[in-house]
Amino acid sequence: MNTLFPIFVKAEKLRILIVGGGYVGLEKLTAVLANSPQAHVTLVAPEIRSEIPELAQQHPNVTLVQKLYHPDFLEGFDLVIVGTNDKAVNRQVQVDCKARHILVNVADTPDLCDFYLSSVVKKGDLKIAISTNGKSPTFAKRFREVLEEILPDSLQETLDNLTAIRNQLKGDFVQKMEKLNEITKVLR
Ligand SMILES: C[C@@]1(CC(=O)O)c2cc3[nH]c(cc4nc(cc5[nH]c(cc(n2)[C@H]1CCC(=O)O)[C@@](C)(CC(=O)O)[C@@H]5CCC(=O)O)C(CC(=O)O)=C4CCC(=O)O)c(CCC(=O)O)c3CC(=O)O
Ligand SMILES: NC(=O)C1=CN([C@@H]2O[C@H](COP(=O)(O)OP(=O)(O)OC[C@H]3O[C@@H](n4cnc5c(N)ncnc54)[C@H](O)[C@@H]3O)[C@@H](O)[C@H]2O)C=CC1
Repeated sequence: MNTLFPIFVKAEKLRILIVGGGYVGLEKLTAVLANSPQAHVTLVAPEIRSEIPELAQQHPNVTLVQKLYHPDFLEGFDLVIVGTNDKAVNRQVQVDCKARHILVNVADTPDLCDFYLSSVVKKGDLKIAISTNGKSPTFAKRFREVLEEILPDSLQETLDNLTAIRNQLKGDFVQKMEKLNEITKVLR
């Protein structure tokens, strides 16, 4: 059974720490910034891949710290993603986060994750997050590509029109809901 509870996080309102500056660190930083370019992200690792400072340069809220992880780094962070090549370090970060009630993603160990990153389909304001419950990230990626292909660009116009109608509607909550359900019947 898939018991994951999906939410959409306003990442720019949180402080995010990424531990590890290799391929995985780069992938996760890219994923965060692609969705939330203004996110406050700190990345800590003794060795940082060259693509990471290049990406950080374009994002003023990204801070790079070229040091080994230490639990003191966790102070003030809401969310942590760890992907070093040292399993013991990854595990230690997870333990340290749990002790501080910080949500943690351990990239190489799904069982230790409080949350997963998802494949993300974007069409204007529409955003669809895909997870396979950790079964196959590659399937998630391929399914994202399928949805990106089939969703029309005109979707944004539909959303803009529905927003305009929504803002103009009079009446109480139930009346508005009924009207919006009626108008959108054609989408089924
Ligand atoms: C559990 C989870 C935890 C988490 O990372 O959050 C996790 C775990 C692991 N991934 C591994 C490998 C790969 N991950 C990818 C890609 C993505 N992985 C992502 C998410 C997740 N990966 C979470 C579950 C999501 C779900 O529920 O479906 C995506 C969706 C989002 C993102 O990372 O931003 C992003 C696609 C984005 C896109 O393009 O749309 C590729 C393919 C590629 O890069 O082309 C490969 C190589 C092929 C393969 O192994 O499948 C390994 C083995 C490591 C090893 O063998 O050493 C583990 C560990 C394990 O499974 O044990
Ligand atoms: N969830 C996912 O999407 C995926 C997870 N993985 C897993 O992630 C792990 C990392 O892989 P890569 O990034 O390719 O490794 P890498 O070798 O490219 O980079 C490792 C990074 O960890 C850093 N590091 C090592 N010890 C550290 C410490 N004590 N404190 C802070 N940083 C430290 C290094 O400086 C380096 O930046 C592997 O275990 C791999 O199995 C790999 C692919 C995808």
